[in-house]
Formats: sequence, structure tokens, C-alpha cells
Amino acid sequence: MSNGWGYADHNGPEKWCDNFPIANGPRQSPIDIQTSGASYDESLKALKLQYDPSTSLDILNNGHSFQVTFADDDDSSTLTEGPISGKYRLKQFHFHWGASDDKGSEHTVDGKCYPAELHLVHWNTEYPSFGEAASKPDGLAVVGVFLEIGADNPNLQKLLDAMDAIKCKGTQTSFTNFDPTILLPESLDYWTYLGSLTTPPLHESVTWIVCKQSISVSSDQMKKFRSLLFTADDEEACCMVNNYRPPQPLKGRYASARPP
Ligand SMILES: NS(=O)(=O)c1c2ccccc2cc2ccccc12
Ligand SMILES: [Zn+2]
Repeated sequence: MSNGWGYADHNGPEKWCDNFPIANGPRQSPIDIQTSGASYDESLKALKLQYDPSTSLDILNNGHSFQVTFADDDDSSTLTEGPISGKYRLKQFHFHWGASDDKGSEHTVDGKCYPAELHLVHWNTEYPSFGEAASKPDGLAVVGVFLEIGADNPNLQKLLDAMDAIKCKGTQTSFTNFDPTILLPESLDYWTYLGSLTTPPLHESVTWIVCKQSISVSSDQMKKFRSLLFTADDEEACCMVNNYRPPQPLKGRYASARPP
């Protein structure tokens, strides 16, 4: 690929295998979660998410999505319990979305797409750093939350207001005192499976934890997501839309869930 990976026809998900052969690996993400095939696992615990708003640092347009980054030099913001062992620290969260309200999520549920999907990225403190953890089979845990078209979601407003300052690739601004707990659905019931990063380098290092309940977003709020650009201010403008990888082959995998 001439100029790095992206989501266009010339450098998008169908081309990633050229530079990242793991794209055709045995535990790639996202997947279509087939609820009839999901198994109940008595050993699964309830998710325990403890976030300290003082760890939020900044919001960045990285040219693929926008992400809010967190200080991860201590155990102030962590994920424990659920399907994982030990303690994982929150590193960042970001979103994926479509050009229209009928697509945009990476995971699907019985073939249903959502207009957007939130990913909260955590790394296993068994390893010395995020960078070390990112390529280990149990290195990362990502909590996914679907966004569904409905009423305006006031909990998204601070993110939407910051978007004017990060329109172009490579721009960032301070984003402090933000508690990502407000982005979570009321119920933290989840499906879980072993997968990968959904973007290059596609490391097969992620325990996926996908919430069954969605949060709301209005069509007008989705238009604000679509006002961001994939491109830098000195490049021809290209709207940041359809920054999602489609579901990948299950290759014998299935999602698990806690018994009702
Ligand atoms: N979609 S994703 O959660 O796989 C993902 C990451 C996952 C784990 C670690 C780092 C990640 C960085 C991402 C950056 C942009 C988009 C998805 C990303
Ligand atoms: Zn993601």
C-alpha cells in the first residue's frame, strides 16, 4: 500500500492483508455475534469498571477515528472481573461510525448493524506497558458499546463540543475531568470472545467484551461525528465516515455470556 492503511477502496480492510497477513488469522475482529450460538458460561463474572475522571488527558484526531487518552501510570482507571483475570488499565476510548445511520458499528448482532460503536481500550497490568501488552494473547481487553438512533444523548455533548477543535488529522486538544462511565449503558450484561485489534497491526491480543444494551445517539449528533476529517489541513478534505472493519470469519469461535 502506497500511503498506509485506511478505509478507502485502495487502502481499506480488503487490502490490509497485503501488509498485515494476520488479517486472515484465526481470531480476527470484529465478528457477527450470533445470539442463538452464544453459550452461557457460569464462570463469567459481572464487569467491574472503576474510572477516575482525573485520568483523562486529551482528545485527538488520529486520522482513523478520534480518541480520548487517559493517564495509565497507576491503577486509577481499571477494568477487573468480567471474563478477565487480573487488572487492566484504561488507555483510551474511540468510536467507529458510518456515512449514514444504517451502518457504522464493527460488531453486528444477528446481522444487525448499529450507526456507531464505542471502544474502551484497556491493557493487562501483568505487562509493563500498553506497548508490551498490545501483542500478547491476553494483553488487551476492549469494552464495546453500540450506539442506537434515538433521543439526543447529553452524555456525548462534551465530546461533540470538542470536535470543532480536532477536525483534521493530527489535531488534539486538552480533554480533562471526563468520566467515561457516563458513556456506559445501564446494564453491563455482555457477550465475550477472543479476538483482535480491528485496525492494523490487527494483533490477536484482545478479549472482547461487547455490551448487550446500547446507548442512544440522535441523527443530528451522528452528523457531528461525520464532520471530522480523515485528512490533515494541508490535504484534500475527506470526511471521516465508514471507519469500520466488517465482521470477520468466526473460524470455530462463538461468543459467551453470563447466565440470566
Ligand atoms: N478498534 S480497536 O479497539 O481494535 C483499536 C485498538 C484496540 C486495542 C489497542 C489499540 C487500538 C487502537 C485503535 C486505534 C484506532 C482505531 C481502533 C483501535
Ligand atoms: Zn475500535
